[in-house]
Amino acid sequence: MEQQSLLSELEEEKPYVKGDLNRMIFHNDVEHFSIASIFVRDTNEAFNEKSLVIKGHFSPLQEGETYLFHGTFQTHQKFGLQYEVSSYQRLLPETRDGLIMYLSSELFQGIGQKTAERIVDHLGESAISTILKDRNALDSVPKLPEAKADKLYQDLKEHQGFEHVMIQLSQYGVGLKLSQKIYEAFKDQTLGILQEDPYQLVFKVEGFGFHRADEIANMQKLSHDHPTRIRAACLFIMQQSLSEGHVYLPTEECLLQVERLLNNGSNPEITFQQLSEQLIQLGEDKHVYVEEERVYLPSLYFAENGVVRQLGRILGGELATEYTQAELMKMIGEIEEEEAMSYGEDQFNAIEKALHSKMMILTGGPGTGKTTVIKGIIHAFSKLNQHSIHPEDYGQGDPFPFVLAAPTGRAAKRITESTGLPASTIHRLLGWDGHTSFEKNQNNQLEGKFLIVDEFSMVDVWLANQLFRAVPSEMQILLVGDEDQLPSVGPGQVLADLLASRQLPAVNLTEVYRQKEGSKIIQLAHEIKNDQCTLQSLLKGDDFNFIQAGEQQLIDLVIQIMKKALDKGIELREVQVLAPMYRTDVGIHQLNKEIQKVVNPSKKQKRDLTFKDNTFRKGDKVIQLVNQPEDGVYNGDIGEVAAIFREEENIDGVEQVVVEFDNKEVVYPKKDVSNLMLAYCTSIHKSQGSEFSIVILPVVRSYRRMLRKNLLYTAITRAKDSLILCGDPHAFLEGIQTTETNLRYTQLTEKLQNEEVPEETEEEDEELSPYDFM
Ligand SMILES: Nc1ncnc2c1ncn2[C@@H]1O[C@H](COP(=O)(O)OP(=O)(O)OP(=O)(O)O)[C@@H](O)[C@H]1O
Repeated sequence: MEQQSLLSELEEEKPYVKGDLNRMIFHNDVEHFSIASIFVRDTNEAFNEKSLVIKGHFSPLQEGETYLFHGTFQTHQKFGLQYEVSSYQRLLPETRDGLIMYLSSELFQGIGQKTAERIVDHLGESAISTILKDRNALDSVPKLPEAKADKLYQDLKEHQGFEHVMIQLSQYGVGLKLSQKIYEAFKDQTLGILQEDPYQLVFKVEGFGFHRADEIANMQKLSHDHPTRIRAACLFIMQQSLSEGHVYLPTEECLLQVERLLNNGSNPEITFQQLSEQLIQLGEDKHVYVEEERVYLPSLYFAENGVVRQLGRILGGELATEYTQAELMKMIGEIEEEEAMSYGEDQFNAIEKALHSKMMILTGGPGTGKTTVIKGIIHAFSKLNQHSIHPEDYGQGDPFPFVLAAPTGRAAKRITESTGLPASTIHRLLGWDGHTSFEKNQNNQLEGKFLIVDEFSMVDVWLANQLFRAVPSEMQILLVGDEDQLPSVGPGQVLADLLASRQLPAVNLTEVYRQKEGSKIIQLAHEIKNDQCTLQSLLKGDDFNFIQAGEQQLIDLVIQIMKKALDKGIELREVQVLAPMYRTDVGIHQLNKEIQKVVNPSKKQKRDLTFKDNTFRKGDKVIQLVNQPEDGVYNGDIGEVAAIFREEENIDGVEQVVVEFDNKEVVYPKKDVSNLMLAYCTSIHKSQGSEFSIVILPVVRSYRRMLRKNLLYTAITRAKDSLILCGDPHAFLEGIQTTETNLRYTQLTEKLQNEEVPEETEEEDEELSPYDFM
């Protein structure tokens, strides 16, 4: 606080206008040029009006907040007197407001705005130090129960010192969670670092972006070609590239993007020489790895090399048992007899090859018999090696030979349903601690003889590396996937790269078996896959329909279809609307709001809880948006709101939402409700690895930017029994003719084919994988 008032004193000698933002009139994201109107509070210029239009290069400001602007008055020919802003800062809330904000923050459970106001009114602006000196001071605050006062005292002691940091950071628009992370990283030095080199935060605090550091630095007037600024920009561009799935960026592209970011109207321009020097420095400090003309973030450099190294090790391992051709033929024949079926030629080859190979990839579209082949391999392997396939026959020290896994819980569940054998998510199999470390690794490897991983197209390069590290050299592996689906959400395209490298045996199943049962969904999937889909393909079938509708009628149509399905008794969780975009008029958010109104409307006796823009109501279908391993729920899990509790109904004294996920209940205090979203409609990306009885898929022109062959293919192959497309068939046909233009930069194929990768280092072993967003 002291620093702030000192700063203000210095600042106030210059011409200034202090005011509350009324509204943003204009903002250009690229040039950061903004026009806004303010209510004037105070100025040392000759200006007596109550409101004023300001303009200049600044980010969108918050309505209602108070700012101090420096600049000059100018008269615009058309719009009259305006204030051209050269610098500005957001002013701290008054001490009283800041204190109330701090006390009513999520740090202090059970203290709401009203209670916080009463505390400050009663104990004054030194309330915190008064309470810390004497807990009994709280006894004089009206309507504050003793238990709440005790808790507040304990919490205040725990967070002592943090209040200064949080109140200061709030002026830069930094919220509680991020403030806590910053404080953890820098402790007592936080305020000094914010003043002198806020770019350090980009390096040390996850979630603190370059733009925010730039904004703070602007207020401190740090020079635009400050070396840490350039390095922070390089790191920011590299981190951004992750969201596009790249494993590295070509050096030139990285520098060009950094240049574009930094030389945005700045004068003098930062030279390429300056940029290269800082990129080299980043490499020397090991914030990035530069390999030939490629720039990697460390965890990705290690992961890519790790996959190459681990595959070399696994493929070099001996097969535990070799079988003669005759033995195999006999065994497969026996299984055909038992199952009363005969394998197709490519299915037969797949089983045979998998049993002969240390590691194999099995690919194929829907209904081509991937599951049938997996079951065949399991049966044949267990017969040939005289292993029981009943897990209960195995005990301590005698592990079950088959290790089955998939990237998502739903996909793992499907393996169990089709094989009758236990399966888990890859994260669970590897004993992920939910943050950075895996219990299973090269020093504590998996047990079992045969690893089968389904939906491998969803596995990114980090997870592939962690998985392969944990595989003992004698274990056999089968990777199963459909390469026409979307690639992994995380960086890389491991399945496609492994296939392209041709270093592993692979079988692609092409003959469709389920089609023989008359499935139009499967037919459509294969027509899309083989670029044979036409308007004719969209004609109605037993399990398929395309209902044409304009964008205006789309939401009503989706709701009607959904209601019809529910009225027929189909469970809500089995009817899924999928869409590619969140924020258009017919995007996921809007669809969810409108569907909720009809499927689970507001009623007097039905409780709801509103948090920011979302209202959750008992009975709502919801999706988990982040990993929450301590509660056993992960990004993409779907559940139902089972109950809503009010503050006074639980010992924590906060509102809560209880969600039921597959027979497991998770309690969300109000502050964590942002981990949830309504899930009547979810994104196609989030539906990867799941299947639903009925899929409703709106496809309209306004989604055009997102519509791609692999996206639509992934969406329609999520439908088990019924697929209803609605919207514009031409938009759909255009979409499936558009293939991914954004290639992912990965070097895995080339490295697998011909490169020696460096030996593993200690650093690599310790380098954490940034898994939080998965
Ligand atoms: N050789 C075969 N003879 C007769 N039916 C078969 C054969 N292979 C597979 N099928 C049948 O075809 C259907 C699809 O097979 P399966 O579920 O194994 O395919 P899949 O590739 O795993 O499909 P999806 O990816 O859609 O789950 C099943 O009903 C299965 O019993």
